[in-house]
Amino acid sequence: MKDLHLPPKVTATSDPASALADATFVVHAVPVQYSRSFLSLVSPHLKSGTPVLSASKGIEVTSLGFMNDILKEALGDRRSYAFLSGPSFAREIMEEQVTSVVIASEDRQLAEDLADVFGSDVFRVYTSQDVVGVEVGGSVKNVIALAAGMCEGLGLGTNAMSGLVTRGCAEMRRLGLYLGAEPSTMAGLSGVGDTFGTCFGPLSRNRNVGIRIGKGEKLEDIKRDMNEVAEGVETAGALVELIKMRNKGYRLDLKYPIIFGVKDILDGDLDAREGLEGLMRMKLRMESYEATH
Ligand SMILES: NC(=O)c1ccc[n+]([C@@H]2O[C@H](COP(=O)([O-])OP(=O)(O)OC[C@H]3O[C@@H](n4cnc5c(N)ncnc54)[C@H](O)[C@@H]3O)[C@@H](O)[C@H]2O)c1
Ligand SMILES: O=P(O)(O)OC[C@H](O)CO
Repeated sequence: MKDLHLPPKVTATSDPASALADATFVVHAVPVQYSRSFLSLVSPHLKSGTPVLSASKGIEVTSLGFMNDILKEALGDRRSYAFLSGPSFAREIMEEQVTSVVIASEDRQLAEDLADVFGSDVFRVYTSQDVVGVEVGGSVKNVIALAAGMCEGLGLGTNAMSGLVTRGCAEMRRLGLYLGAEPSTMAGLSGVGDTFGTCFGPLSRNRNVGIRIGKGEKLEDIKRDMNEVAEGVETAGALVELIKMRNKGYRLDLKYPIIFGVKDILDGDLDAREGLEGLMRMKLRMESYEATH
């Protein structure tokens, strides 16, 4: 892999006061589980009206909140927030490979201003006001990518993988619509688009964790030698709890079999092969379930 360098206009610092003093907006890209404590450290240095753009994707285990909830609780609900998502591996962006993303904000003008700032010939930025949809997609796709990686690691083949990813998208859509997302968002860049990228992209940390689990490694051993996060690992458990809390109904494990199955495999309660092959045998149960719910 070729070496990457920061662009000449970008400088790095670990001093929040100097980084934030004159900021017209702030980009937040810290893993979700560490975001709240990180934000509490930087919050005193952030001016009251400065907008924040988050690139983090996932659900906080302790609160079951998305980044929109965490940011509002940590930095107040009187500033504007925006959320960048979509298929966007950092290395490819640094290499100036063509990338398309969406920036969502309840504040339409902020989304458009940020799209102008970040957009370029190689970085296409779409805008949206569907924060819920964009955040659900960015969170669920990492869990589906863990399952896709397991499928790959187990050598189950392209047919199984394609079926799995399609059904993963159906679970994402089901949850998104239940939580108030727009159908078009779930079918767009931050939903289906990022799911494809993460499930099939060799750079994905989530997919790679899944591959290692599929090949028989233990999650604890994988975590020990990773120096980055695979957000789907923590988000899988948070998603199951969120679904149980918000999506009332009968047999939620049949409504969301991939999400529930990934969580059980990560917890060591279900063997990866048994879980993945079991999913492929669930067709009739799902069809009869869908007919009545
Ligand atoms: N890397 C990508 O290609 C990519 C692309 C799109 C979105 N994201 C999302 O952006 C977020 C960050 O991803 P990343 O790849 O930059 O992660 P990362 O592991 O490289 O961490 C980013 C930074 O967060 C801070 N950080 C990490 N762990 C911390 C801790 N325990 N306490 C305090 N600070 C900590 C560090 O400053 C670190 O450099 C994730 O939610 C990820 O899903 C990543
Ligand atoms: O490396 P992953 O699996 O965290 O995925 C990174 C980005 O979210 C891809 O869009």
